[in-house]
Amino acid sequence: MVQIRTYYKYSMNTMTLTAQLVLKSGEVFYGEVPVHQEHISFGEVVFNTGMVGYVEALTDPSYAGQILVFTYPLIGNYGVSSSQSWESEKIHVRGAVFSELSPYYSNYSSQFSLARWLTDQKIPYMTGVDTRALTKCLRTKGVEPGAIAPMNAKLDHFENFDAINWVEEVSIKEPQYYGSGDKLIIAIDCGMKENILRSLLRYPVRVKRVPFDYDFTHEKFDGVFISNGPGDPVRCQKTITIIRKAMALHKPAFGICLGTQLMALAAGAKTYKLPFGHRSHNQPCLHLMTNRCYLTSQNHGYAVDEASLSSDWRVTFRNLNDQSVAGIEHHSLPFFSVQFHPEAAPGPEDTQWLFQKFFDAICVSSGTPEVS
Ligand SMILES: NC(=O)CC[C@H](N)C(=O)O
Repeated sequence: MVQIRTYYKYSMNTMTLTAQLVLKSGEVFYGEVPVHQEHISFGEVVFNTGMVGYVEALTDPSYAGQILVFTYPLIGNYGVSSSQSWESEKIHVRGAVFSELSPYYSNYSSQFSLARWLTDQKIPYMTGVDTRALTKCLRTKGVEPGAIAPMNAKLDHFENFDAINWVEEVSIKEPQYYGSGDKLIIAIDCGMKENILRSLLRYPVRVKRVPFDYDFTHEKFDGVFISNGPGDPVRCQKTITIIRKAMALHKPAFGICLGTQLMALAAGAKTYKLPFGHRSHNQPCLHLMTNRCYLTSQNHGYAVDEASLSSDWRVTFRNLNDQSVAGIEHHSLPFFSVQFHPEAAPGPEDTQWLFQKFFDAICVSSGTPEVS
């Protein structure tokens, strides 16, 4: 029997209308939106320079409230696979902007096109945009509020996205348990990516995933994990207070991305907003202890202010693009954190050893031999 194999799946081009992407500064970029997309969608306009990983990026809760501009000129050519590979249960961006959204998609695991997925999830998107000019503008002026809007829309008011507590919107609502090992990790879910959970569960641990405002400090646990998440870290005062209480117990603590910023704030340091953030999968970070450079996956708009860190802490990683802090560690207590994503998804897996470091710290602190 002759087997016919379909190499490419084709998603019919939807009918489109010309639309505008308006930035608060007054700049306007034109492109096309599907005809059914008639409303205005506001968000903080940010860009990601990754060539792949759009499914993971769109489902990363850290992008809540943002309009995500993909700088790679052709997005969507491997389609979208089942929700098991997503980083959360839904798309979190307020909108997506592309130069070209591929109508063809091909991958053994793809189930539908990116355009269809965005439409099904009611996420506004815009194609045919000069994303190079738009990115140059964001790099010069800094990220800013903006909107995807019909041509006739008049836009005179833009929300201040930094003032919103986005973590409250994306955090889990009730505690949830995973795994069956002896060690118990409390994972503070500020918008945790699923691959962090998958990475923690590779070790013989139980994970209790808790909401951002859940005070676990009176409970028994072996280590605390502080997740990534959206928005300005200073909006998370409740979480910062809980982390401060947890650190007073001297149990191992590990943070990723927002987790780093919250750990630093709990330790009395400050954070600040970067001009246009770091969003890609090839951010070079120097590990200062070994002088080795790692390629890292990043998605953040804020950073820890090095000068505000007390002498109890040291910087462990530095982003070589702008020298900003990419990792911190306490000198004598088992607290450490990285501004990048060692769990990857998307991105290089070169720093996955940090999960082992956390597990080892838990074993040492609870007096059990390390399992490597
Ligand atoms: N990925 C994240 O955890 C992002 C952290 C924070 N919201 C920032 O933009 O800096």
